[in-house]
Amino acid sequence: MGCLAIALVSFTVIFISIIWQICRILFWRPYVVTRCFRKQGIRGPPYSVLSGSLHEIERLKNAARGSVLETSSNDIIQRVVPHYHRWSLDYGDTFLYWFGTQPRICISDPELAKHILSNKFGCFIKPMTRPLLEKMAGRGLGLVNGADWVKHRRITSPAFTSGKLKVMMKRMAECTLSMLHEWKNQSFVAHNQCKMIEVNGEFRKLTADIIAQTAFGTSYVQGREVFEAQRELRQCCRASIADILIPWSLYLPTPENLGIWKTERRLNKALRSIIESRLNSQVSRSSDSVHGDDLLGLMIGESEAAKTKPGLKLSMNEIIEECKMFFFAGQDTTSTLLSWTVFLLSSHQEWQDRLRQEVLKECRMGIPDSDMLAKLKLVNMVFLEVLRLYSPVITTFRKASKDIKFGNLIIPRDTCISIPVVKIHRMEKYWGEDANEFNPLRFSNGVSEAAKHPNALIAFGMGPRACIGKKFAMLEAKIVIVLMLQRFSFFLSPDYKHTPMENLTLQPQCGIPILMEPLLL
Ligand code: HEM
Repeated sequence: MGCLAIALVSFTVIFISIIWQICRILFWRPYVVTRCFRKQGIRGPPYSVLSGSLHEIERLKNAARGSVLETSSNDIIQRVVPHYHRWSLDYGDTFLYWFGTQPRICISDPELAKHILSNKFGCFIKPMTRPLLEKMAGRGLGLVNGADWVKHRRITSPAFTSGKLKVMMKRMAECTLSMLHEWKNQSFVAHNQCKMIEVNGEFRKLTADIIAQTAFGTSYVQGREVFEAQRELRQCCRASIADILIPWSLYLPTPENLGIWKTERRLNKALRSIIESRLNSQVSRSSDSVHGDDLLGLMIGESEAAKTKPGLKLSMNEIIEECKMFFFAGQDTTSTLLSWTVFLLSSHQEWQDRLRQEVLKECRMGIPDSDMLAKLKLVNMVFLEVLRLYSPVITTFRKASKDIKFGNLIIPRDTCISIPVVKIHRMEKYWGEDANEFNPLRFSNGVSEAAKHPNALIAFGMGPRACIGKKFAMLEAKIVIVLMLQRFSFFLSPDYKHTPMENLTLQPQCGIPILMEPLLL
């Protein structure tokens, strides 16, 4: 009898505490957070139980996806993030919305963004991401926090020093030349007429090849299994991004989940085999470490060193997660930057001509070295302008790790902060009336002088968690564009539809078909 009573009491306590947790998440917390922000004059779309603002986001995005913009228009906010557009009109530049039950405050002020991104005291951390996204992009450097982040950043940083980047330039150029050679052959097939190339797909393959070779010492063909598995998982991510997140739902054996698990196993197996083949081979090139001094070699070396120096350990699983992150981040963003650069240079022929003149003056028809690249002022300005108008990263997120007060703003603990990069980059308040125009000359006096706020350009983030691959990406993008300008004239195909959209990064929904004409210089 006594045991039964204890069991009954325990069951009741557990039951009540579960009910309380559910009520807290679904009703109490939204009420408290909404009230806290309302007191500060910050409003937003109403909270719907469980789904928050997700249905509204999905409705607005679906409507936007049916539209096609004028090719000459760089005013892409309404199509890419229509919910930010709608809610800024209704509630002002700072507003509160709900990603399911997670509160998100959208902050478009570069000064506040600077404080949040530059904070070094752990007040603003990387939020948990969707489990499916984590399966695809890996729980690596970009997602971990605290001591884990310090360890991962310390291990991976030496792979991107200036000396290492200089060595990588040759590889980058070789991969690019092989792609351009194929294009040229295709053009000859068409009797030297213009050939239509869908550049977004081509740049994806190219940047995949480059990151596979430079960071992992493998080729695109060997890394193909990784990229294909990541692409499949990415499609699942895209399909489910507006779904209500039900904890543990990814562990239910539904037909969809079984497919996801299978792809995840393929991805892990492919990465494990790349890592193991490096472990088994003594690297013959001139490097300090037996495992090589590229990114993969550094991670494996650290893991080996950990056998004698405990505490620094990077386990096999951690290496796999980090590989996923770099395979994804190293490929997706730079290919996006290149795609939009070619789009803008095709629709601004005068700029394409100016860049070609500069390239031919500084590099002639040769492969550019780092000194030559440093002299390409116009090329640099064009890339900055592309990063401003078509920033591959659309929004940056942080989470308040505790209740935080700064300036007039009080942010309750666990509130997610969304910094809409794509919006800050075209606010007239900072960029002037021509904010939506393609005008690389605004960067004539450098980045900090281009806008009314020195930190209004945040394409690579800011502060301790700024992009680790920034120099790598800029070097790669410059080499590709230089080699392209030397060999081809390019024009927008009449089939082009201007349809930028959010698909983790800023993607062209209908691709970017470009007419390539080989140059006979
Ligand atoms: C045009 C190309 C690129 C753009 C626009 C870009 C943009 C960004 C941005 C905005 C962040 C900061 C995100 C945040 O604050 O939450 C970031 C972080 C990161 N990027 Fe990039 N990125 C590019 C290329 C690359 C490349 C080529 C690599 C790898 C080779 C890379 C690897 C990473 C990693 C690992 C992080 C996380 C850093 C950390 O949290 O410490 N990115 N990137």
